[in-house]
Amino acid sequence: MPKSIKTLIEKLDNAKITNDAEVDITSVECDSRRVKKGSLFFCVKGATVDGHEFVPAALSNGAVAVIAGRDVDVPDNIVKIIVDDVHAAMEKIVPFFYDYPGKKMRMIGVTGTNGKTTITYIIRSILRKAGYKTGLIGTIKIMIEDEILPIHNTTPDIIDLQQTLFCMVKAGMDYVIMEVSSHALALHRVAGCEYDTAVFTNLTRDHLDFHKTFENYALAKARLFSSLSAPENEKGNKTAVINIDDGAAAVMQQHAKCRTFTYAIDKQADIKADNINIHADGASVHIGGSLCNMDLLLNITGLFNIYNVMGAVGAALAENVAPHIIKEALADFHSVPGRFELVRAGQDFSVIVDYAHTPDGLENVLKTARQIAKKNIITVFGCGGDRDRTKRPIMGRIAAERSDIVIATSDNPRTEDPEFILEEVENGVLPSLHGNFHEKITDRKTAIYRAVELAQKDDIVIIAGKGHENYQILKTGTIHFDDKEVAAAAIKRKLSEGK
Ligand SMILES: CC(=O)N[C@H]1[C@@H](OP(=O)(O)OP(=O)(O)OC[C@H]2O[C@@H](n3ccc(=O)[nH]c3=O)[C@H](O)[C@@H]2O)O[C@H](CO)[C@@H](O)[C@@H]1O[C@H](C)C(=O)N[C@@H](C)C(=O)N[C@H](CCC(=O)O)C(=O)O
Ligand SMILES: Nc1ncnc2c1ncn2[C@@H]1O[C@H](COP(=O)(O)OP(=O)(O)OP(=O)(O)O)[C@@H](O)[C@H]1O
Ligand SMILES: N[C@H](CCC[C@H](N)C(=O)O)C(=O)O
Ligand SMILES: [Mg+2]
Repeated sequence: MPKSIKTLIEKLDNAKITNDAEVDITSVECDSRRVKKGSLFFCVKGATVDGHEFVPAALSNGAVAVIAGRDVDVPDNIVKIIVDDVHAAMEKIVPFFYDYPGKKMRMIGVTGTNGKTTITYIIRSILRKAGYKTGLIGTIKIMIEDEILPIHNTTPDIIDLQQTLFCMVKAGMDYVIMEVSSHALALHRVAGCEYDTAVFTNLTRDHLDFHKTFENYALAKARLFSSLSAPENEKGNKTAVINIDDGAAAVMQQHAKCRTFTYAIDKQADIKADNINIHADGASVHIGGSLCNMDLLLNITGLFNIYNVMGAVGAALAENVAPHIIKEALADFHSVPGRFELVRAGQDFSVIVDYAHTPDGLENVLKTARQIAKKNIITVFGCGGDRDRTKRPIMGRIAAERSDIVIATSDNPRTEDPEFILEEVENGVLPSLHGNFHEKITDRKTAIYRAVELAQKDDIVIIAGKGHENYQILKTGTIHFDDKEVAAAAIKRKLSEGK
């Protein structure tokens, strides 16, 4: 994979090159801390710092070439390339450096506000049942078959992503199934990937801090669908799989200039669920429509998961997986870590940990809880700091409307004041429902213990927002924190005290 700087420069238009030496580039980096001997360093102006400031650090770590958006000081022996747009240069150079791995495997991209992780896990299990070798990239982790690698963003930046795809090609993967976040699409992190099948789940309020308007947010997602017909594509048979019950479906459909499979519960669609039966441990459903005819017994519950299953079925059909394999895989599919996950420690009430961190996610989970609840619903939740503030009052209102007892607590407050976040959450609670808004307890552990203490036989405690996360990001740093662990300890203490 090492390449001469000349071959990389050939990919650029309008580059101003000084110190035009013949060097071999052994790695491409945009983080000075990862630069090694022989690296090419891209100076990226970020949201918090400017990568141009890190040229000295990159050089002392061994960078032999630098691509920058403005003039930077480098010694004579270093190749300096000035371009108009560093991001555009990365889009050209990075996939080329890794030999375009995204064109060597079938790639399935899943986008939408909620359901991406769940759908990618379901698709992975179907494709594995069909005998394919699969790589997975998303919020929880990267998987190359069964090998697990850590991940920092739902969709990694262009360098991490291309490097990961390169490893997947080397390991012989047939398929990559990945979550494609709106940030990734807006920031061109997925440049150089050629998706074969793309799934749209839904679009509801989130990330307006970044996208500013809902329209921009939708257009960012739509880029995944326009990419299916990009002129530079090399593989054939593209399919867009779209949830047409969602209000933003039309935008995705307009951008998808390829075969489209629609799925829905409310509307007529190519893949349509009926005879839906939701219960505490799973669901049964008939998936019909022009493309499907299968009765399914599922081990995951909630109407939202019926949508997720249809999205996954659509992707599998697009990839020509036989219906009997899909059915078998779904019968064996049990759960996604931190998504409607039960904590069982011998108690006579239910405790469910769920990653709902958007208004729509929370509403769906609480609706499902109400469908299966015998008694009260006690909800512990909060909202992340340094994230879309408009979500907070809406989630406060939904929690109070759909729970009997709400304990508002911190999610990942990041640099924000936890008390302030909870005030913004409380502001959305309707005065008539304020009685349900039981307490604000900023310390998440104390809040979970309190909810467990309040729980009576047959109640459901929902602990929302952090799901699989095993950390909490506070102003003072990141600490270990795992909702499931804390809930299990709280239950044990309650049982030991005989309450
Ligand atoms: C808004 C956003 O997406 N920010 C991403 C961006 O950070 P940034 O623009 O702040 O970068 P920066 O810290 O200013 O650094 C600028 C440049 O200097 C470099 N640098 C920095 C320090 C140093 O010592 N040396 C050095 O070279 C950095 O590597 C970078 O190239 O580039 C970083 C490196 O790739 C990302 O980790 C970071 O994601 C942050 C952590 C983040 O929280 N992103 C969230 C909002 C996000 O992307 N979320 C979506 C999921 C949403 C969903 O699914 O709902 C995701 O895909 O994860
Ligand atoms: N199809 C859906 N519609 C609405 N809510 C959903 C759906 N699927 C899952 N949820 C809710 O959203 C939460 C997150 O689900 P999941 O992790 O699958 O979504 P995601 O899109 O990957 O989220 P993220 O943007 O954080 O990566 C779940 O815990 C559940 O509460
Ligand atoms: N992908 C989402 C995850 C939010 C998870 C929640 N626990 C929080 O920290 O707000 C984000 O980065 O906005
Ligand atoms: Mg996810």
